[in-house]
Amino acid sequence: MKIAVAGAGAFGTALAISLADADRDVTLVARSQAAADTIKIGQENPKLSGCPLPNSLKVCSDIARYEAADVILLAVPTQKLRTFLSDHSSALSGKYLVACCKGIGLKTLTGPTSIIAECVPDSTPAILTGPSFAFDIARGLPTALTLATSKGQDGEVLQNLLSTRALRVYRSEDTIGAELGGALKNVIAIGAGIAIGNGLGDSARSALMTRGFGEMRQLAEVLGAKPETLNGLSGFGDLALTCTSELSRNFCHGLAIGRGQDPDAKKTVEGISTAQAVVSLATKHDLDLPVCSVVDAICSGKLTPKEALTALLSRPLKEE
Ligand SMILES: NC(=O)c1ccc[n+]([C@@H]2O[C@H](COP(=O)([O-])OP(=O)(O)OC[C@H]3O[C@@H](n4cnc5c(N)ncnc54)[C@H](O)[C@@H]3O)[C@@H](O)[C@H]2O)c1
Ligand SMILES: O=P(O)(O)OC[C@H](O)CO
Repeated sequence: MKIAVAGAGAFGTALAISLADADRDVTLVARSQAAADTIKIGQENPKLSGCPLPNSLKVCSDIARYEAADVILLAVPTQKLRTFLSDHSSALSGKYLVACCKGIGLKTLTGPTSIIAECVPDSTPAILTGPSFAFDIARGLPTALTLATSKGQDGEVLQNLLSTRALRVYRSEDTIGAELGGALKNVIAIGAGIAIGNGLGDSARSALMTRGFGEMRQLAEVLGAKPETLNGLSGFGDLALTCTSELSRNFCHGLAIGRGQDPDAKKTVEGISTAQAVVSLATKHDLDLPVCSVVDAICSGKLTPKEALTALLSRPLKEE
């Protein structure tokens, strides 16, 4: 089967390197010829410096590659997914479309697989998610991911295609649970970064992670996820990674805020828009999600970290 990777950023490039190294037929499709040329000339993506491309990996900006592919990995940020799919819907129809992004679309408050089903109705939507830094995948370090798609047979095809010796893909039919775990952990990771940057300590981080995980499960269940999915790689697994590593852009975004510094505005930090979406979903479904709400309030400048801490600590005491 032919694979095309849409979005030549850090994650798309890492997946393309790993799959090409495992002898899959892969083309990395960059957004512009200039971007493709930069990657080809340097034989590496500046967003993944130190990770050379294998010779077998094709790089281009030719969207005809989508038509020629059987499987397209969508490694564009979540808020860009709808436009990307709408712009290329005819080339993408009939294909396996595997979202590799972690977020909730602000227009419809739905996850990537719903956006795919809406924009390209005759495709097979799937989501690839779980604890994984692009650098780890590109270097061939052992990584375990979840591949979720609503039909088991399609899941098996994609699981076999995308697994390599180092990249172990587990299968699930719970697309909602898998994509919500990956999206929501980013919000909590920003909160964890704020706590550490603000000098609140590791115990506070652990409290935020645990209470935040409870909010992730609460929202996911209301939206139709299976609770056990949140306990797996795409939920708990990715929460643990992202809240504890300075390789995470979401964690580092929070770290900068907590330290009173300006976060790097050029980085892809999915948790900011996801926090906005969560607040809208909490209102819609009448849910109390205090950790996610204060993260959104801090990111949008409505609360300082100190005010957020006071708000959280002055909530009424309750049963766990
Ligand atoms: N970087 C990681 O370690 C990592 C790991 C797992 C998942 N992810 C997820 O992958 C997604 C992408 O993250 P990233 O790290 O690759 O970000 P990135 O900022 O490195 O790259 C995003 C890429 O998308 C491209 N893009 C944006 N709009 C496009 C469009 N309309 N058409 C074609 N290309 C377009 C950009 O040009 C850019 O190259 C995010 O949802 C992120 O959560 C990232
Ligand atoms: O750099 P982040 O914060 O987008 O995290 C990357 C991955 O989602 C970790 O699994």
